Amino acid sequence: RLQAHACRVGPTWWGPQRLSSGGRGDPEVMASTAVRYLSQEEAQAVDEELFNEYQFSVDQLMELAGLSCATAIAKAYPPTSMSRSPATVLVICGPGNNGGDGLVCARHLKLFGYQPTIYYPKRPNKPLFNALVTQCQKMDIPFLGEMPPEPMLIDELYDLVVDAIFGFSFKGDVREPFRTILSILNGVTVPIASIDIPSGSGSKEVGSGVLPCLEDGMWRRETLEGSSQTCSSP
Ligand SMILES: NC(=O)C1=CN([C@@H]2O[C@H](COP(=O)(O)OP(=O)(O)OC[C@H]3O[C@@H](n4cnc5c(N)ncnc54)[C@H](O)[C@@H]3O)[C@@H](O)[C@H]2O)[C@@H](O)CC1
Ligand SMILES: [K+]
Repeated sequence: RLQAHACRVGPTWWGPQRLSSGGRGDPEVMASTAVRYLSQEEAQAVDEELFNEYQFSVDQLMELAGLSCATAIAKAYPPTSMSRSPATVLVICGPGNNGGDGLVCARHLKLFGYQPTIYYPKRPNKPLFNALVTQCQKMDIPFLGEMPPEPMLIDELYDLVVDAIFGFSFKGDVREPFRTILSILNGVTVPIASIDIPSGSGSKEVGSGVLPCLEDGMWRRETLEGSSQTCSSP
């Protein structure tokens, strides 16, 4: 059953729609194809194993996840290849651990020479997340008070967007404020680097404005109008 949900397209956390439309990414990094996606159940099982059997702590894994994502971004979109200097990155963080990965990623992006800005609309009041926010603030990474309302504004201000909104625990129809956020992101033309998976992946709700998602082994880009376009197939 698990195998039925896996597929053999593209790298783990880059939507193929973005591979063809971004244009500025390193083709070697962007085009590696021998990677198999994990299903939601498989990803959660790896999670359990790392925590229970291998005794990793969540902050250990989150630090590695965020650092890995920043490293991959630096390979695919080196700061010197971007139009601005320093290259500007909008990191949008969700309410769970995927958002925590985004905060860590922002911190490392800053160390790698980017100029990250964070939008973090729903913050869990937990020591781990409070500490990650403090660390970003201490590194003078600004937090936006509200989401840029138009995709065009994001295109004008940022070279890249990091989607750290939802990971493998997303389920059901997208609730606000993330529904609006995802619909705005659907209209941007700068590259979007999704941490773990494109947020909203697997949502069956047509018209929710989710990012390109994997469904039945095919990548689809759902639109607010309810149409869906196949981006690539395995
Ligand atoms: N598995 C691991 O070992 C690790 C996982 N990490 C990250 O953690 C992620 C999973 O984290 P979580 O389990 O916290 O979950 P997520 O970060 O995927 O999201 C959970 C949050 O999203 C909200 N949510 C779910 N569905 C929603 C909907 N339809 N509309 C609006 N809000 C919704 C939930 O209320 C919850 O606050 C992974 O994808 C990965 O990015 C990393 O932090 C490090 C290590
Ligand atoms: K994501």
